[in-house]
Amino acid sequence: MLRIGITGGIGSGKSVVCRVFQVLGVPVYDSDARAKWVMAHDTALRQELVAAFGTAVFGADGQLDRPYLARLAFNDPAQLAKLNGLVHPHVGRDFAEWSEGQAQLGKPYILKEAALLYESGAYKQLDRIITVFAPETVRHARVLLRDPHRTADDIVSIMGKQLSEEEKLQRADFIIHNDDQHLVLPQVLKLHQIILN
Ligand SMILES: CC(C)(COP(=O)(O)OP(=O)(O)OC[C@H]1O[C@@H](n2cnc3c(N)ncnc32)[C@H](O)[C@@H]1O)[C@@H](O)C(=O)NCCC(=O)NCCS
Ligand SMILES: Nc1ncnc2c1ncn2[C@@H]1O[C@H](COP(=O)(O)OP(=O)(O)OP(=O)(O)O)[C@@H](O)[C@H]1O
Repeated sequence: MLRIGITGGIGSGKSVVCRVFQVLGVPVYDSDARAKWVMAHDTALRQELVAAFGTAVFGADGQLDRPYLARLAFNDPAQLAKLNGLVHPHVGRDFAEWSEGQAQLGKPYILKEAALLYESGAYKQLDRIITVFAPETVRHARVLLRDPHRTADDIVSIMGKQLSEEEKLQRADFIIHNDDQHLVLPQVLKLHQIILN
């Protein structure tokens, strides 16, 4: 079974592209969602998060206070590095377990969707990488619409915490252009056939 990563900067359209692969029957591991799940449910990680960021990291209801953590992490590189250092190893182990299960089901390939594949070292667990590309202006406009709670400055700040699109394009095995100029469906169908063959 091939393990294929799918990455791209904030707002590039990874989740949209992954939905198309899912319709084709390809299992998709959503790193963002799984990161949130382990942060909420792994007791050891919860304790580590409290030790690193204080009790305010979980609200009175026991849920992760994401706006609080976003303010801390996206405005301070040291705090972001600390958060990444705590969360990413858990996601790596969770993915290894999940993908082993998929291999036993006889799946020809799976996708791991993540904004940070190179930055987190996750690419080392993967056989190929797809980059979903859209120019910064398009991504910025999309995220402003999708996440009304984020300001324009918030989005620029998050973009600054991610590897440049140029580097992601250079390192990619496959590129999907999701820039409002190219149709996505034919690109996904073609890539699906290439991977299966
Ligand atoms: C900081 C947190 C709490 C902010 O939560 P919030 O709901 O505001 O944002 P959300 O998770 O939807 O992220 C928005 C976008 O920011 C980008 N982003 C998320 N985490 C990171 C990060 N560690 N570094 C750079 N960009 C990131 C992604 O493009 C993501 O889609 C959350 O992003 C988080 O827990 N991040 C750490 C886990 C992680 O690295 N996830 C991403 C890939 S595994
Ligand atoms: N081709 C497209 N046409 C119109 N809207 C799109 C297109 N691709 C993505 N979008 C929209 O842009 C927004 C960002 O897309 P998506 O959430 O898939 O990005 P992402 O790469 O997963 O972002 P993040 O890293 O923040 O998770 C969403 O609201 C999505 O519906």
